[in-house]
Amino acid sequence: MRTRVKICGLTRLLDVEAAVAAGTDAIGLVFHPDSPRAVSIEQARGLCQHLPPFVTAVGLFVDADPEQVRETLRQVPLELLQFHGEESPEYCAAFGRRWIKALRMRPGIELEAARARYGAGAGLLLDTYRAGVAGGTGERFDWARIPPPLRAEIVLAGGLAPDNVAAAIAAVRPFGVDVSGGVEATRGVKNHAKISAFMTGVRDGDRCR
Ligand SMILES: O=C(O)c1ccccc1N[C@@H]1O[C@H](COP(=O)(O)O)[C@@H](O)[C@H]1O
Repeated sequence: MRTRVKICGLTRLLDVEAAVAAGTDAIGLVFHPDSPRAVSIEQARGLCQHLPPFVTAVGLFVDADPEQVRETLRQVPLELLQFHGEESPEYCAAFGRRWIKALRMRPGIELEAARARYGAGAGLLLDTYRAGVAGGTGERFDWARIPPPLRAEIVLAGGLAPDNVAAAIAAVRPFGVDVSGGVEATRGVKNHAKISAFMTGVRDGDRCR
């Protein structure tokens, strides 16, 4: 199986085009107002407008007012929702859209229990925990903390970059990987050479699967 890729935090059409050209499976649009990568509904609609078939548009929310999520869904053709805060399974399921739950790897987190709790979703994404920051830290966590039975189904995130994604895939063998800061020039602006290098790293990692 090949590792699926999501490139997150896109704010510019030329970056979406570069990510698609490099072979990403999904693009992530951040609707969390505190993020330096946040996009407006209008911006997001423009970014999704010319997405080719089979590239998934993912909307990322952090403990958003449900009406904000509903209004976004009315105006932007998002196919998958990524909930990156403390949302309950009931909240995540309330929008009639497929969703994944992001879990930040705080000390003592019980991943098997979380997997059962969020079992109605399409999957779990694991990200680095840093107090006071909702995500997109650019920092990795200790992949050995992921219980082996869960590895094949999770999306691995947190500090992935062109120079470590092959090792991450070889070590964890996840369903997918998600990157934001590791392919940026500055916050919210992607570096196209880094996107290509990241995809090369994914292919290198896949040779070890
Ligand atoms: O990207 C953000 O600004 C962001 C804000 C709030 C929650 C999540 C956010 N991004 C997600 O964080 C992970 C890891 O990002 P990074 O590669 O370490 O920069 C990823 O899932 C992003 O989608």
